[in-house]
Amino acid sequence: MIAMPPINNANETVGSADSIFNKFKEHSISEFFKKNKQMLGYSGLAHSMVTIVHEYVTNSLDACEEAGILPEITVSIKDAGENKYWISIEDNGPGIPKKYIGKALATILAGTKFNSYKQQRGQQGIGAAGCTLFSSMTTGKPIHIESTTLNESYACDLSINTIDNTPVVSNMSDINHSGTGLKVEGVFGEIKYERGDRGVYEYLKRTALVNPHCQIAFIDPESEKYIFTRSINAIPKKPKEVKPHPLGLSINDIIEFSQVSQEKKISTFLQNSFTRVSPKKIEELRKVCNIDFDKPPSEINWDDAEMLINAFKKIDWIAPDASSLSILGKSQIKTTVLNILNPEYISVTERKPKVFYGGIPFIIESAIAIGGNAGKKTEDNDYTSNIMRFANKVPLLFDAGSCAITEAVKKVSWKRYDIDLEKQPVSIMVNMSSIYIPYSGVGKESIQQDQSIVNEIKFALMDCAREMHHYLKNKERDKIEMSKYKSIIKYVDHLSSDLAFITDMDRGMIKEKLSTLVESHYIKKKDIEETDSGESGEQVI
Ligand SMILES: Nc1ncnc2c1ncn2[C@@H]1O[C@H](COP(=O)(O)OP(=O)(O)OP(=O)(O)O)[C@@H](O)[C@H]1O
Repeated sequence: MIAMPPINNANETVGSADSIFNKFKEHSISEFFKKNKQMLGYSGLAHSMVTIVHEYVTNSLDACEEAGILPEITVSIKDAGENKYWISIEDNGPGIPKKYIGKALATILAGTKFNSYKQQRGQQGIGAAGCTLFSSMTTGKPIHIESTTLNESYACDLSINTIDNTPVVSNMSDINHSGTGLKVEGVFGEIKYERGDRGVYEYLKRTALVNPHCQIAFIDPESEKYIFTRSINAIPKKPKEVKPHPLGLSINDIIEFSQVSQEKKISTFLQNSFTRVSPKKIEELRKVCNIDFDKPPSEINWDDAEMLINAFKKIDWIAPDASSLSILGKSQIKTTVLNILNPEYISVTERKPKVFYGGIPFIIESAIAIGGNAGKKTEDNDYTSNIMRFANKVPLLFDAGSCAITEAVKKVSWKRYDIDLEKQPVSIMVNMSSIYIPYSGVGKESIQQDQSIVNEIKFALMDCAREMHHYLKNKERDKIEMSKYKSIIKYVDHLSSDLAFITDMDRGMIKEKLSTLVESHYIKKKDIEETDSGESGEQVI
């Protein structure tokens, strides 16, 4: 029999729990992201560059909309050598009060949008602080801030103490500045400026197109200045803050809401904290949930909250109110796609509001474009489908593989609509609007593949594909008719002369009648002219 080797080397002492736990340490959230910066979108030089611009620009747009200001944003980038760049983003928003600046831009998981049930681009309180962290990590330098609110105007430098996720504010001074706004500038390392579909220029262009009320100036590293001008002078209606729907809640949500509630009874707490909970619903809940609805909400424990969540699923609810959603609208989608792709034809759909997780409303809008600059050519001269993804009017340029939009595109049977994404120049655009976008990661580059979201995007694409199919079929039919017309019209001249000779009638009159006959049979004159000039009757305008 062969002896088994000893599991532990006799010379090594076995570690006791005490000796192992001597090394026990707590880490702050900043420490965590310092080690996992890819989770914030800092993976790859070009991607990291866009992440920085994206975080600051979305914040500027949110802040301006919140304050009812038409956004004017200036983005400047200068090459600082060795994959380092100086980046500055300035807006005309409300600014940030001095006493909040450290928390807002140099504390991870702090902000004004957390748990706010209203459609905004930011939602977690991570983005800007993540940029501050990334700047310190890659250059050892703080970022510089200039902020002007209605009451004060100051400048300071900011970095994060990652040990305990606290802000380090230095060089605070008062400045003179007219108008309100925030300017953030800093040097960032491990980034690279690139043009192309996934670069800063394209990101800003697409942002401006889906936010026509904003004006964005961009000075690139070559000192080239681009202005994406405002095309609508009206400030969009402020997104309405709504109460959460019972079916969209988790156990933890109930606990959190109950702890801050001033209500005396669980029944009134439910009615006043959540939407669609009426006294009648409370009666229905009483029948299916074995908790005391008259005790104070502060006494709700985990088991009670779990019982409530289960009870919510047992009764029927009216769907949540979707009036809080701010969508792009069909005409804005057309303008956006026209501007980016200048296609031959666009089909656009705006779907009705739906819910995911049972209670969070969302709306999907989509477009399919063909021809022009639609589709992306591959090296073999085929096409790869060019999918433009947006969430709450923010372009998503990275992590396409894990996105619900990409998944939905894969699920459509394109053949049914005579569309071949690899052989035809086709582009797809999808925008999801919701008070809460379930992103796949904190970097907010792709939407989680929740089944109800994937299905809804698929249905939107099928609506567009159906219309596109109709257009393609008509186009094919027109082409055949045109070719028949062209083959017959060639003989009209000759035939008119022969008929005039045989019948002794006027040749001109015969030619005109014959031409009219052929034209009316095959195609209208207007269509002939348009098709000859390479256009068809159903083009986008
Ligand atoms: N340009 C700005 N003007 C005014 N306030 C701002 C500006 N940028 C950031 N803030 C404030 O700082 C807070 C933190 O911003 P941060 O980007 O870290 O998180 P967020 O936008 O709330 O969420 P997310 O992590 O999803 O982007 C914001 O909630 C907002 O209150």
